[in-house]
Amino acid sequence: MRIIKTKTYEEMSAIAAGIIGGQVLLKPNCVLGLATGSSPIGAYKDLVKSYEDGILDFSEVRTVNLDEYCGLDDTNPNSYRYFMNDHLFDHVNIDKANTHVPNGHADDLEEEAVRYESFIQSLGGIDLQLLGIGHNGHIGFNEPTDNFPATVHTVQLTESTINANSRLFERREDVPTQAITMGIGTIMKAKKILLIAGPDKAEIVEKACFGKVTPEVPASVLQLHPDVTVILSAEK
Ligand SMILES: N[C@@H]1[C@@H](O)[C@H](O)[C@@H](COP(=O)(O)O)O[C@@H]1O
Repeated sequence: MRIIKTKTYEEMSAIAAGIIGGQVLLKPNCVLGLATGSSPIGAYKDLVKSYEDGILDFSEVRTVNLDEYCGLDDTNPNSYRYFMNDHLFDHVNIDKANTHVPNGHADDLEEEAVRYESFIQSLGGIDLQLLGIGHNGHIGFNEPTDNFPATVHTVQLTESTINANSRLFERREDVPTQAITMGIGTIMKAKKILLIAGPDKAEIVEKACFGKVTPEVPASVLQLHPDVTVILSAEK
């Protein structure tokens, strides 16, 4: 595991965008696993800039997102599909048909979970998975529990996650209580993993990187992955 500490959010974002951009340059038709949240916004901005500067070409890139809220449709500004379009996909030459987010408003969420998992594997797996981390150590929406879920599944969000995410909603009661997420197994199958986090996550990042490997701190499983880079910024 490589751990990089940066002074600023901008520096963290630039390094993360460099790693993601490097992956695109190395393998133009790579499969990128993408994340939402405040942490990756700067990196997405830098990727858009590299595209505008003619450095990056996304025309063959495929993407699979980590997770999605249940019950929000794609036009809802709080849905992760909307977030991805808004922060990245609408601003680069990616083919929207090559961008994938689990369908949180599917009629049958169990069926959707099975479909999304096998779809990811049918792409040949994920070349580089970008992650943020929750205050309770969740990755994707894998909340602390007593096992590491293997595949895409639906979850009941914890109070702590609902509280943290309510900052982005008008009212706390608007925050969905369920989500669909890649499993820990899905994430661990990625060839490379890049986790980025701000200073409010310093404590949980330390626990995840140096503490006991336990599903009570889902991100601690990353200690068992052969190619993980963690970037932690000292400033928001
Ligand atoms: N499901 C997402 C996670 O994938 C993300 O890592 C986390 C941290 O977000 P932020 O970067 O905003 O702290 O938020 C949400 O819960």
